[in-house]
Amino acid sequence: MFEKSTWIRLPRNVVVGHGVLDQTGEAISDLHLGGTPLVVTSPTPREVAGDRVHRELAELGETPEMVIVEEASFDEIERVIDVVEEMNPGYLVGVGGGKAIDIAKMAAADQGLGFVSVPTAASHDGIVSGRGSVPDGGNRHSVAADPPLAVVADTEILADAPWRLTTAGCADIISNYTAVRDWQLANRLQNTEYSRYAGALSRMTAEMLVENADSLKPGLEQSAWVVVKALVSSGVAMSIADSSRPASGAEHLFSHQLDRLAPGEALHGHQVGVGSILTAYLQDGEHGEFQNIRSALATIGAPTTAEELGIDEDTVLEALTTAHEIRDRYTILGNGIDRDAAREAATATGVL
Ligand SMILES: NC(=O)C1=CN([C@@H]2O[C@H](COP(=O)(O)OP(=O)(O)OC[C@H]3O[C@@H](n4cnc5c(N)ncnc54)[C@H](OP(=O)(O)O)[C@@H]3O)[C@@H](O)[C@H]2O)C=CC1
Ligand SMILES: O=C(CO)COP(=O)(O)O
Ligand SMILES: [Zn+2]
Repeated sequence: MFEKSTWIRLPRNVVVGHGVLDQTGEAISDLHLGGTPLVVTSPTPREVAGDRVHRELAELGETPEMVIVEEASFDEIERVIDVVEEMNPGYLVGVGGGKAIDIAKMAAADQGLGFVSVPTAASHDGIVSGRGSVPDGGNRHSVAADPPLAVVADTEILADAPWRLTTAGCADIISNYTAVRDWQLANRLQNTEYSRYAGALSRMTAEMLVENADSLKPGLEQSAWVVVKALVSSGVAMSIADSSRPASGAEHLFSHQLDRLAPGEALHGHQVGVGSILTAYLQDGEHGEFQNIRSALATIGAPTTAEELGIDEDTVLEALTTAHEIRDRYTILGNGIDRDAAREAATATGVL
C-alpha cells in the first residue's frame, strides 16, 4: 500500500527588488494578518531598515512594538517570547541578518504566530527557511520552526550592506555542493531519507552562483539580486526536504564547531565556505570539486584560508576532528577523522 505523504511549507509572498522595503505594508496586508505587529531587529539593521519598517507598519492602523536583540542565543529568544506574552502581538517581523531573523522566527513558532522576514544582509540562507539555528553552549540546535509568511528583500539595502556579508551569503550557497554530496552519502550508508528534487534544486542553485561568480561585484545591485535569489532558492530546497540537509553537511558541522571554539571570529557563511573546501577534499581527494569551490570563493572575495578567517591552525584542526560530535548527522566525517588526516586535508587544500 502507498503510504507516503509530504507537506511543503513555503512563504506566500516573496518580494525581491529595488526599493521593495516600501512594499512591506502591502506584502503584509495581503496576508490578512490581524493584531499589532512586533518588529524584532538588532542595532545596525534597525538603523538601516527597522525604523522604516516600523513607520510603515504604523500606517496599517496598529501601533507596532519593537524589540532589539543583541546576540543569537536561547536567552534572547526567551526575552522576545516574554515581550510577546506581555503585549500579545498579532505577528512578528524579523528585520536584520541571521540573528534577528532566527530569533523572530523561533519566538513566533513558539508562540504559534506568523512571522515576516525582512533581511538587511544577503548573508545566509535562513532568510527564507523554516528552520532556526542557534548555538547553545557546546551544541548547536537546528530547530524546526515555520517558514516566514512573507519575505521582503530590498536589493538597494542588500547592495549597500558591507560586501563581506554578501560574500558570506555566496559561500553559504556554494557550500550546497558538499552538503548535497554528504546527504547522498548518508542516504546510501544510513538510509537517510533523500529528496532528489530538493537535492537537485540545491545543487543547481550553487552551480548558478558559481557560473555567475565573475559578475558579482561590491555595490552592484544586480549582484545582490543574484545572491538573494539563490538564498531564496536554497531556503525553498530546505522547505521541500523539511530539513537543512540540502544546505548543511560536514562543512556546516565544521562551522558550528568554530562558533564554539572561536565565537564571533568569522561570519557563518565564510566559515562554511572554508569548510566546504575541506569537505570536498575529504569527499573526492585532490582531483575533485575542491579546486572549483576554492576558486569560486576566491573570485568573489570570500575567505579560502584559516588566516583569512582569522582562525589559528590549532582551532581549525580541533574543529575538523570534533565536528562530527556536534549533532547526529551522518557526513563524510563519519565517526570522526584523526588529526593527521585533518592536517593533510587542510594543507593539501591550502586552508593551512
Ligand atoms: N536558520 C537558518 O537556516 C540559518 C541561520 N543562521 C544563523 O544566522 C546567524 C548568522 O547570520 P549573519 O547574518 O551572518 O549574522 P548577524 O545577524 O549577526 O549579522 C552580521 C553582522 O552584520 C550586521 N548587519 C546586518 N545587516 C547590516 C547592514 N545592512 N549593514 C551593516 N551591517 C549589517 C549585524 O549588525 P548587528 O550586530 O547590529 O546585528 C552584524 O554585526 C547565526 O546565528 C546563524 O546560526 C545562519 C544560516 C542559516
Ligand atoms: O546554515 C544552515 C543552512 O545553510 C542551516 O543549517 P544547520 O541545520 O546546520 O543549522
Ligand atoms: Zn548555512
